[in-house]
Amino acid sequence: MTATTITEVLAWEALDSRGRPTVACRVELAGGATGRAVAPSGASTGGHEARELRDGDPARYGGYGVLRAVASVGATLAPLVTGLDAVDQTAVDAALESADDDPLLGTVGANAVLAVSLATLRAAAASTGRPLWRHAADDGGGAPLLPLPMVNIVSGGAHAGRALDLQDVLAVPVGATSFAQAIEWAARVRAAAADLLDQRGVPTALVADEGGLAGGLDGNEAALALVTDAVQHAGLTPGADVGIAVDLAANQLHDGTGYRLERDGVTLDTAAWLRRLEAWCRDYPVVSLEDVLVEDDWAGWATATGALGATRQLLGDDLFATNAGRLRRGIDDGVANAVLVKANQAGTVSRARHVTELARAAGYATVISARSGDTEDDWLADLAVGWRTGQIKVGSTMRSERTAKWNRLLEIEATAGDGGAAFAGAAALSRSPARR
Ligand SMILES: O=C(O)[C@@H](CO)OP(=O)(O)O
Ligand SMILES: [Mg+2]
Repeated sequence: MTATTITEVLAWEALDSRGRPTVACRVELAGGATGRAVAPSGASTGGHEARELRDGDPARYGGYGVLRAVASVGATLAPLVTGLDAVDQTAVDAALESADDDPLLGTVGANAVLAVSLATLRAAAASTGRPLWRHAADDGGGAPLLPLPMVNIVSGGAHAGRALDLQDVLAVPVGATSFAQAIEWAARVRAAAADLLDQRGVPTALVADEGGLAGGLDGNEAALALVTDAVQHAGLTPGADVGIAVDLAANQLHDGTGYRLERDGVTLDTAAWLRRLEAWCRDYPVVSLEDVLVEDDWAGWATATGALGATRQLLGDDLFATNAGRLRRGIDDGVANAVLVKANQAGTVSRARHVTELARAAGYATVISARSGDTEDDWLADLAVGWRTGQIKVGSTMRSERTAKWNRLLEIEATAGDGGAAFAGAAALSRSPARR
């Protein structure tokens, strides 16, 4: 036994930002170092992502309880990793993955697995006395890099009671030269957007799951217009200072016949839908489009990449599901040019990291992302910097589970010291002028 041998693994139910339980875990090492982590949880989940285990008992949290997942940590996962060296994350994650015949980890619960995996990483970092971002960077990641943020301004879809069909309309501060400036600009745009809605008499106090403005807009395009106007209202230049990213979350739009835009009163076939996206890209400063088509329409995605991918970031979330096999297929077929990285879609730290490295080797951009149900835990910020993802998507500049990540990145930028972390800026965007 060494100082970094895992001696104890404990899990419990904690609450996420939607008031639903999630799995929290603490890992203790022989030398006394500990690590703690809480798993996040999505709402617009794809069919190919790792599977949470929930209790389904309506008497507890309306069926959302995670006592079964907590129990699988104690009964199954803890015995597998106790005695392993926490510094060897690959071995720990391999042991965790071996607990389930289902590659999507649905029997033991991906929420249980991820909490143990992350808590182990945190404990290993603590044992070295270094911050998590530095530990993650030193562990083969290369020089740490502060990410360009994508910040939610207007929400719809599954995060906002379908106030709009578009799920996220986000500000991307492409002209910022530091992370602090990027966040300040995004916060100004958020405030300006609320101000513009206030002027129209739209109530803005109620916010969506990720802190975005929800409601009061006359159709989907009005959200793009609002964010563009808000950039100007904030004293910034649309396009040069702040661009727009959109998460279409197309799985949620497709009704079996086509892409149904409730708010616009139309259902579009794939060709017409792509033409509409092209028009939006022409009329608004759109730099990034996420999940433009349903997750298994590989042929459609290849067409979309041909139509839009030369000049815009085309980001796969449900499409790739942070799954190396799906990303490999996308790379081989020339589908999309960027991947969203969500640790809980993958199930373990090692799998998520592998996807990041695979993407980078193929010239795909990477955007590490929070979930719509998240917590005050800030490991995501450290992984963004340590893994050099270049971009991060967390939600709005409001709600504490979101600001926890922004504030952690601000702290890292302010305290990184000599040879600290550079800011990725617009060059991190796939198809940004800086990369083309
Ligand atoms: O679709 C997404 O990109 C995420 C975050 O916005 O949502 P969810 O966590 O609900 O999947
Ligand atoms: Mg998405």
